[in-house]
Amino acid sequence: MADPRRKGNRRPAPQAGGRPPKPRPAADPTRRAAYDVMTAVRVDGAYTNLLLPQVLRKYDLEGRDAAFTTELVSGTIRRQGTYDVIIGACADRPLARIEAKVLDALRLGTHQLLSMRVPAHAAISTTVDLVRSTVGQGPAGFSNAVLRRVGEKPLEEWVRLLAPTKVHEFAAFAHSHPLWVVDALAEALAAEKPADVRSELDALLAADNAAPRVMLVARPGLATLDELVLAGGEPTGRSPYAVELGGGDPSVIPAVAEGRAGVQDEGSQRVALALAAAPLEGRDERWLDLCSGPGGKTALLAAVAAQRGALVVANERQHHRARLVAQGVRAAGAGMAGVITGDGTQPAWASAAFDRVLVDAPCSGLGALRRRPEARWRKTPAEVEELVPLQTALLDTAVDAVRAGGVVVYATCSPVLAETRGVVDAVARTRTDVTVERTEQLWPHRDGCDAMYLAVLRRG
Ligand SMILES: C[S@@+](CC[C@H](N)C(=O)[O-])C[C@H]1O[C@@H](n2cnc3c(N)ncnc32)[C@H](O)[C@@H]1O
Repeated sequence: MADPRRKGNRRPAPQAGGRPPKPRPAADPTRRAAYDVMTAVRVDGAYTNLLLPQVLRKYDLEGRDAAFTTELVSGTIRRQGTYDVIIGACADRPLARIEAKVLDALRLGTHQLLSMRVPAHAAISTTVDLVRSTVGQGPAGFSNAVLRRVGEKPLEEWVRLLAPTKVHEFAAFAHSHPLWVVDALAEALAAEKPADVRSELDALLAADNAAPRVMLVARPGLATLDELVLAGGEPTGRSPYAVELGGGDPSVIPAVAEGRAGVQDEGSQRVALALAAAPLEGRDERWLDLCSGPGGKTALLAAVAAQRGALVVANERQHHRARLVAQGVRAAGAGMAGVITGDGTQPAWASAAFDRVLVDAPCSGLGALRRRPEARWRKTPAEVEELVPLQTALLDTAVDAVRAGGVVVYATCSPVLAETRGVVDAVARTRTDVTVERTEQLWPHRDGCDAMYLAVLRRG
């Protein structure tokens, strides 16, 4: 297996009777793969997580090499806000005048120098080779000069030197988040009145920059925790069905391949279980998952429902996502009534037809930034605002769909107040038939899962 820290260059052998051809080093495949992903993310709006497996296959990267490329590209994209300021301080021209392709390579080099344990000479020479082979000799010399300066100080010293003094601006630079995202997350944290908002904010933003651990769910009645432990997992103790996988490909675990278990963040497990666990008097047979695609929560709900003699109807607006739900719940067939493709605000069911309803609303996803490296740079405050009327309408429909005494859980993978308590308060204010029984905000830095929000409402 190749050592990812090697330079990866092979010089052509001298030819008999002549001078050796001028070496034109090929870029090391681990870096070249990372660079290809960076380019596609920037130019085509690609998603790192979706593209990476294809690119790893294309370059035949496995094991340590694949892990190196994954960390290189994901870490670089997450931290590019910080790196751009450092690169700007080390270059002889403003960032805007550095060719985009060269800047991508400089970001990759900076991540290796400041955040990965790659020796400086390897980080610099492989990046220079990459620029030389993809852009040209001149930019390669420029990149060499910039990276030598970047490598003169460790990350903490660069942060001390270059960070603004205002608290949120400091946090945005040091933890590489857009300022508006820092403001929104800080507001959500402050609403919980922690003893020290600043250190909580630091811990949250740092957690966003760490790669999430792989979490599995053993769907009750279909798989056991022991089965997943035998496959190398460790129970977390925070969700009764959650097992953390230290490494390896989860899809080769038989229970996962057969759909009896799945990859699912603990926060998502806790949302689904909050719906199932809410006490209920009277009939408890019909459950609705209003926004179900791609179906992770449906599968867990259906497994629980099967054990309790209830049936889940899954609704999803997008046809291809509804198909994913149908595929994902095959193993939990006994707990499923069916999958409907439709707009949840235009119900295809009678009013008060259900006993429990989950609204896992479309949201900004700002609680799952660690999973999607480029997401923080793509979202805008306007997108968040635009989602609120839809979220409110979906929760309103959900309350209509549940019978008197029934339970609705409203959830988002965002802690942003406008999407969470703003929506719940708005619906509770405009209706006389609903009470909010409890709310919970989970956090990556406290709970080790995505920043899921959930509210348990009861129809009067
Ligand atoms: C946060 S995701 C749900 C994730 C899902 N519960 C899971 O655990 O796999 C929100 C889903 O709502 C869907 N959606 C958006 N607008 C909708 C609408 N008006 N009615 C129903 N579903 C909608 C989106 O297509 C998306 O699949």
